[in-house]
Amino acid sequence: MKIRFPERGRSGRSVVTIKNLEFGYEDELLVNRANLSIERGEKIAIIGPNGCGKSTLLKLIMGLENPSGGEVLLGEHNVLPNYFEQNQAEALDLDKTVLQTVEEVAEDWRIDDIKGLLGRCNFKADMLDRKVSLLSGGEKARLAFCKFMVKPSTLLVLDEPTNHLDIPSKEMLEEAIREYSGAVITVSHDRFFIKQIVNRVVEVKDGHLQDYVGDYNYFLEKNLEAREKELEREAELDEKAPKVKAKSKMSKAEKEAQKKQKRQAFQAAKQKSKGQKNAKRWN
Ligand SMILES: Nc1ncnc2c1ncn2[C@@H]1O[C@H](COP(=O)(O)OP(=O)(O)OP(=O)(O)O)[C@@H](O)[C@H]1O
Repeated sequence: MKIRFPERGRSGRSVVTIKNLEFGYEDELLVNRANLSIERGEKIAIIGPNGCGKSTLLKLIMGLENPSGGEVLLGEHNVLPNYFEQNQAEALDLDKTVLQTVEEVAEDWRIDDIKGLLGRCNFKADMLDRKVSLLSGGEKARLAFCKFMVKPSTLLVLDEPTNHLDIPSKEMLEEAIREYSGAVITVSHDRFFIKQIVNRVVEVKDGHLQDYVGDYNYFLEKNLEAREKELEREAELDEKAPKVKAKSKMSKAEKEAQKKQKRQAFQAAKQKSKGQKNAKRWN
């Protein structure tokens, strides 16, 4: 069974326009005269360090925070956002059952398809009539995700959607996003997920939005600092679990960057040992 995000027609070409946007909490300026235009069909990852304002940017796009300067405009034609918040699970109605929770938002879905979706997210048949109040934290998160999957839209706004998902559900989400013809804006720390789905990367840096019109590998090619961080992260992963990432799964750019880093490390070590030898000679 293929799971798709239900699309409600097609939006106009212009989906989101951010103009000279300014916003901050208390005296911390998070967004500083930022500009960005998002069009139908674009799949964008918003990335940047913890606390730089990625979730806040999504809230501004959704109109849940008011800019202190500039504006965020949704396109005029049929822009219907479907927003997946980080704390979505907390907003579930505890008195409803698992099946009722999804059924009430799934306008065009057959009941068997809803059950199929819930099954794919690990809700076995005997759980469908269970009250939400009895679910574990992880189950609530997966249920919130199913509720999100069935809602019709032309724009998906996702904040860390892969948290709490197992690998089959993540793959289902990736496939559904690839097939979606509307626009997608996602914040995610899951590099693998981002690599699978995005065709544009926007980096939040010192309140500005740096635009990379290409996929995640393009972003790494263009951004030396990010590439170095990525290599450090990979080295850490390799140390913890040496076989987590097979070399064959690396992109050409990643392999080249890794080779370059090894060369540099080798040269640095050589210089250091030369320096030590010289120091010995002088002493
Ligand atoms: N309602 C609020 N009131 C005051 N400060 C807030 C509020 N919401 C967020 N912040 C602060 O604003 C900053 C940006 O938060 P935000 O959640 O947008 O960052 P983020 O880039 O999404 O972070 P992460 O990657 O850790 O999820 C943080 O320092 C956060 O503590």
